[in-house]
Amino acid sequence: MTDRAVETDTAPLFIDLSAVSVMRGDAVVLHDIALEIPAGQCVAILGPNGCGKSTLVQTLTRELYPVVRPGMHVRIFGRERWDVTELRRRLGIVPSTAPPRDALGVPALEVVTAGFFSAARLWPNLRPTAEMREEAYAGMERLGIASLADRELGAMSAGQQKRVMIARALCSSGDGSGQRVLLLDEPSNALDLRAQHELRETLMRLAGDGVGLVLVTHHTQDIVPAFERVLMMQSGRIMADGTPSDLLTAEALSDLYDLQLQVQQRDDLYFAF
Ligand SMILES: Nc1ncnc2c1ncn2[C@@H]1O[C@H](COP(=O)(O)OP(=O)(O)OP(=O)(O)O)[C@@H](O)[C@H]1O
Repeated sequence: MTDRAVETDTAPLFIDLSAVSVMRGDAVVLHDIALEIPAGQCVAILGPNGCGKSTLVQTLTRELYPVVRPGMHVRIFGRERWDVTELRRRLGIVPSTAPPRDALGVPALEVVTAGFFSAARLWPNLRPTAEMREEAYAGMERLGIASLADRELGAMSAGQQKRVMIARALCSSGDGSGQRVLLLDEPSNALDLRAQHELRETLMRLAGDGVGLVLVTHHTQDIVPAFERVLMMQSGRIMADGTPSDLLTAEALSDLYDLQLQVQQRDDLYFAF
């Protein structure tokens, strides 16, 4: 393994995986994954329960490690070796879970600012600069939630909390060059129809601002037109990699979920049922 940045003459890569196999317990649950995602690209990852989506995300966040073998690498922003804390400050992760308990009694602006430290809240040892506070507030404005800055996270709806967590992730995202990336793990879970609509608007707005999005989802309607690429995972493998119009079809989705499905396209969104 090397520590040097990998030079490419194309767009810099956010994610670059080669020959990645991951075990959980005695079982191999990711098989020989090869994947390149440029930093500004918007990519959705779809697949049935247990196909390995979370394992893939946890491999990126260094919670899980691949089996060491010739040709294997996991490069994030062109680097293989990371201090894990620094890496998590760059990944812009929006977790699938509810916000941590420590964040609930805290005003939203503080939770967002704590993103600079990958912390749930601003613990006494954490000293944000004025620029950090300004940037955190600007992130909330960008997501249309500046009016919630003083409200405690625990006093918000799930949809509002999700947008706060996205603003927080924006504070801890990017390769240092100004390019932002977010890794969103099933962000529409537990959101009602209106909150799902707002989430889609948020994704469009972020993509419009040039933020790269890697979205793990179970819902085809989360894959807004900004997404130019879809990965389909099945049994620990990437079984298809293509455009939404090629892959969000009744045939491909029926294959993926082993279930007869239909797809309706409305307002540039794909609804599977
Ligand atoms: N902690 C664990 N120990 C052992 N096996 C696990 C563990 N977590 C997950 N697995 C197994 O690893 C495989 C991949 O699981 P993973 O959670 O990555 O799938 P997923 O696609 O994220 O599923 P979901 O859509 O339900 O979140 C599954 O076979 C699962 O049973």
